[in-house]
Amino acid sequence: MESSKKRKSKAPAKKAKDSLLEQKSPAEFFAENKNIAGFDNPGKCLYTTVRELVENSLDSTESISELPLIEITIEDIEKSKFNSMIGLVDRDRVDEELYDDHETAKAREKRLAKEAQAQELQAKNASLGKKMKEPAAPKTMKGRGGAAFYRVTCKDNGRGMPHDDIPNMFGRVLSGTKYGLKQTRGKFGLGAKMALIWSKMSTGLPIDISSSMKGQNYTSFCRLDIDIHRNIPHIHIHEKRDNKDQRHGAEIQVVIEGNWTTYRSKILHYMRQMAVITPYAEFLFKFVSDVSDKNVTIRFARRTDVMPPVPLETKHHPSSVDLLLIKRLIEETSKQNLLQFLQHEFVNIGKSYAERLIGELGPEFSPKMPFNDPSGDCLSPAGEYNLRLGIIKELHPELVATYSGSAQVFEGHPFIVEAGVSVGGKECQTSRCFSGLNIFRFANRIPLLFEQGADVVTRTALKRINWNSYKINQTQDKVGVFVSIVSTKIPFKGTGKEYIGDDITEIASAVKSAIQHCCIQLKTKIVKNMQAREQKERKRNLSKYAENVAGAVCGVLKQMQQIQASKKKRYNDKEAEVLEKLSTGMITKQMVKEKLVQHVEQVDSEMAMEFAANSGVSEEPRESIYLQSLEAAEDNFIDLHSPLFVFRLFR
Ligand SMILES: Nc1ncnc2c1ncn2[C@@H]1O[C@H](COP(=O)(O)OP(=O)(O)OP(=O)(O)O)[C@@H](O)[C@H]1O
Repeated sequence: MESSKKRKSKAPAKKAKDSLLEQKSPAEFFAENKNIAGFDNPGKCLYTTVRELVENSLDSTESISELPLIEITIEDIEKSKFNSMIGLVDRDRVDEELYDDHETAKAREKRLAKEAQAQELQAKNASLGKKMKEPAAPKTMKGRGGAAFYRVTCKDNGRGMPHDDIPNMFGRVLSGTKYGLKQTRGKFGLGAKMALIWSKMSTGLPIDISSSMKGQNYTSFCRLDIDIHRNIPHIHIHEKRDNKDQRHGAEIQVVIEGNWTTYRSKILHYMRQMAVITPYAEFLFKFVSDVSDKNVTIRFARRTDVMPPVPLETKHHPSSVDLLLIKRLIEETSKQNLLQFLQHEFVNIGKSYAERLIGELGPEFSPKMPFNDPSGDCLSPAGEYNLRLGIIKELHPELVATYSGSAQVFEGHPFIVEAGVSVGGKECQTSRCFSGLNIFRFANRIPLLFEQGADVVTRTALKRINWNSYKINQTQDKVGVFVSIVSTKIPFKGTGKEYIGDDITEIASAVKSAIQHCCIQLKTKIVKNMQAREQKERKRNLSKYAENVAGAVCGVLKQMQQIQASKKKRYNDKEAEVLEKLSTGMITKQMVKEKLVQHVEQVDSEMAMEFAANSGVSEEPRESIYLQSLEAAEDNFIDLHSPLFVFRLFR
């Protein structure tokens, strides 16, 4: 039998004459099914490439507790420049109409505008939770003439990569450093390779990687593409260069076909949402083209230096074990005996428990033996502080409430749900906040933009929250619903990491409870605001009629004067005094009006005092501030949360 090592480096075996059996390498499989990794059409490929590179950079900077500084540049490569890059002589077409992709300049302009419009509509529908199809691939896909090409560069100040590992990290599908039981954005060992596979498919150009690790006096430079058939890196250059600036981090550059026109708003939306969930990062986003008015430069500034703690690697929970896993753990363990194995490979099994378990192994062994849930200590949620700060900084709502749930478990994996609900703020195209529910989803601190309708967060917000009972009008108010889920295993549907299904009851109910907690906080505030508004309205109405009422009062008095003069009726002393004052000008219409207004003011302030006394406020109006639970104070700081700001006090 061939050794597995030997088999790995060979091309998948050719089928024998009489056999129908075929084999595929993982790279081939994903090249043929690139849509399952989020590479559906050129526009989506551009979006997913940016996403994969940014998320790798964030994972890398956070793994060394470095405040992320990430520069993303998308450079529009004009056609003749692209042709010279791939060594194609730029030649004018002689018979334009011979080409399948022939399109007049006017038709092209019209098509692009239509595609952009459809994109906007799709984004709007998505924000309302309506299910719709992904944008259709542009018509020019059948021919290459209309294709657009971009150089995507992502530079970070992260850990960098060991020199010798780089070719496999980028040139072998299903290889990575994030397979362990640890909360990371990346998981499958696929994303960067998909960008390379797409570049190979659409442009034939290799990927460039520069990387330096802390303390290295050299920079690793690697230019490679991928041998798709054999799933191995095909190295063009792999060398050490001078690290003159002594910087650490990585810079990845890839040239791909894309469609900026149709995916511009998705990419910018992604960056903004990333800034919401990562307010401790600085992102510099640039789109550069020869047409200067198409250029975009956006700096998402860092607003805090406080990063969530580094997620810890954890062990398997006994309830997550299956036969395959236990076999692998037995093969890989360094422990010599069963007692040590149980203690070392799983969470929540101490020595005495392990001994009891072993004692139980036998016909009476019960699989239902209770275990404590795994703790959430290994997770690194964004934190209420960061979530609130991110929402305030990017969306400027009128009210915001946040909540961080405690760790829970599904299939042996711990998870934490955090939520924020905001109300009001400006209608905003870039941050995509419109009237109605605007749903923002994050998983392991990645914004999720696609497949909104099927996601657990959207479904929960639309179907399981009774917004009216919290005095929130779900169709007219501008409501932001932010839900961030972190876990050692995010149950994404598909490798494209686009949504979390609605079928895991533990997650669905944790999401519901987190949103409800936010709504309860908001309701108190909204009710107070409504009462204050009603009172103001009442006062305005009363004051508005003061002029008419004063006129009517004076009219009555004047009639009484006439009756008195004609001696038809005798008035008592008090009434006579008033009529006397009216005739001597001591009472005028203006004076009556002023008295009425004064009275409204007085009643208003008395009511306000009564309201304040009833609601327990004795002085100036106050803002509610929320203090985090005291357990969290172990971290050496205490957060004070208000709808308008967050204070973090360090000891
Ligand atoms: N900017 C970077 N800095 C440091 N290491 C990186 C960087 N980009 C990629 N890597 C390394 O390359 C590996 C492969 O990356 P890739 O994007 O293919 O997969 P992944 O991030 O592990 O998982 P996923 O497919 O879920 O994104 C990563 O696990 C990481 O170790």
